[in-house]
Amino acid sequence: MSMGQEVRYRVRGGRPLNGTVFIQGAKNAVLPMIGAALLAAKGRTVLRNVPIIEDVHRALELAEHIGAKVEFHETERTVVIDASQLDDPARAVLPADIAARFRGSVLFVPALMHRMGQARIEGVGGCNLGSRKLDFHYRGFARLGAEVTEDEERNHISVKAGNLKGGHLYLDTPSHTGTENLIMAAVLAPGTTVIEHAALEPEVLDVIEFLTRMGAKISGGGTGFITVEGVKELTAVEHTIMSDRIDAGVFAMMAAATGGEVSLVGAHLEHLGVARWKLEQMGVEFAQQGAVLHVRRDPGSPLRPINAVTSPYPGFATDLQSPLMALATLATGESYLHEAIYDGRFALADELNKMGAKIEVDGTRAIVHGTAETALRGTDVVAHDLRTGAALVLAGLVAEGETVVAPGYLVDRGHAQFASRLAALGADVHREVGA
Ligand SMILES: CC(=O)N[C@H]1[C@@H](OP(=O)(O)OP(=O)(O)OC[C@H]2O[C@@H](n3ccc(=O)[nH]c3=O)[C@H](O)[C@@H]2O)O[C@H](CO)[C@@H](O)[C@@H]1O
Ligand SMILES: C=C(OP(=O)(O)O)C(=O)O
Repeated sequence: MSMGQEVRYRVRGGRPLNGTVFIQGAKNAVLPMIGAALLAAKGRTVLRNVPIIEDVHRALELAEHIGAKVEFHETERTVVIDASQLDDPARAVLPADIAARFRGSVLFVPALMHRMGQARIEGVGGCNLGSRKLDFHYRGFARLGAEVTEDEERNHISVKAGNLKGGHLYLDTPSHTGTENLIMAAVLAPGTTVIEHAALEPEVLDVIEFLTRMGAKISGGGTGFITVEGVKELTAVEHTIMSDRIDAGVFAMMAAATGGEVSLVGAHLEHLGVARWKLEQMGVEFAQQGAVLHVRRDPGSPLRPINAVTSPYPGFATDLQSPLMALATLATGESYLHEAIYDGRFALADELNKMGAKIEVDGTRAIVHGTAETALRGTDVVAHDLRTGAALVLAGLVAEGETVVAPGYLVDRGHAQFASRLAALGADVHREVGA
């Protein structure tokens, strides 16, 4: 897609989702893995089950920009990365026009430090979710010996690696990308690094598995207390990316919203953490059979309201809070949602209210007054961020008439072939490109 074209999702409501859908590879695992692949000075990395999403395109553009050779075999969902030529420090720049479009760009900094001795980041973007700092990342790099300078006015950050060496690190809160970035900074730094209060997300464990296969020495993944012994070099390897638990959660909630029955290929119930129990309390039925997760909701029994507070894994994922809010508008009764990670995620409430929902927001808390399913009406709504976009498509699936969700780019940042996968389940959803 060219940058200037407007993408919209046009949804006509009223059809239950039924059938089988392929759950994509995890966005939040593939982005750090592209960053990790750049740590290998020899050979070619092969990543499989790569989701065809805009953030992956941006990450690969960024990898090429700094000097890697990249092939994306989309039909095979396979990326091949040759990072043997990352030796020109003049290219150690993450330019604003790419980096500002996805926050995952910060995951390139360790590779730039190790391979080129320096990094300049000219503006890191990501979903518009209110204040999102990167201080844990930069403070950690500094504790490993890097020199970090910030030009706040221009939104530039410069990092000089110097002689990185192991150190004792901690995170104020268990930051997902912060943990991945500090691990990647430590794997090639001589000596021992300890990271306290590390994130426990399944994607972080998948990244640790990938780095370990590359030759890194990492222990304590999943315990919140990670130890890294620096090694001299890492080797290019092959890895299959885990499935995307947020993509799975969204399809599960869409099946629930429409009173349908869907098989999610590749999805794993244990990756959903607390979200699984919350959805079960609402009346969603799950059954895991091997690598397929079956989801259904009896159309004869209405959804029950729910209370949820977002927190790091295994708590209720903030990325699933938006679709949960949309789902809660269909429950009979009052739901309470507390967004404890981001202060900008409730822009969705106004959009759902445009569709006839009754949601009251007070700071980081929201009360959703659930109404009968037919109460939502289709209209033009704004996707303020990726998950708001997905949540509005969910609302559109049960709304009367037509819902148009834009900008679709934000949905395309994180969900692959969204419209065609929904259409294959019987939904009336079209992705339109044009003015
Ligand atoms: C590419 C990727 O994996 N993105 C995910 C990752 O984002 P990301 O890794 O950016 O999220 P974090 O876990 O770092 O953020 C959690 C909270 O900590 C704050 N914070 C974070 C870092 C820091 O240096 N200083 C600081 O104050 C943030 O502003 C936020 O309020 O985890 C989020 C929380 O599960 C998900 O919503 C994102 O989908
Ligand atoms: C917040 C998200 O992503 P990112 O961290 O890439 O902005 C998300 O996936 O909902």
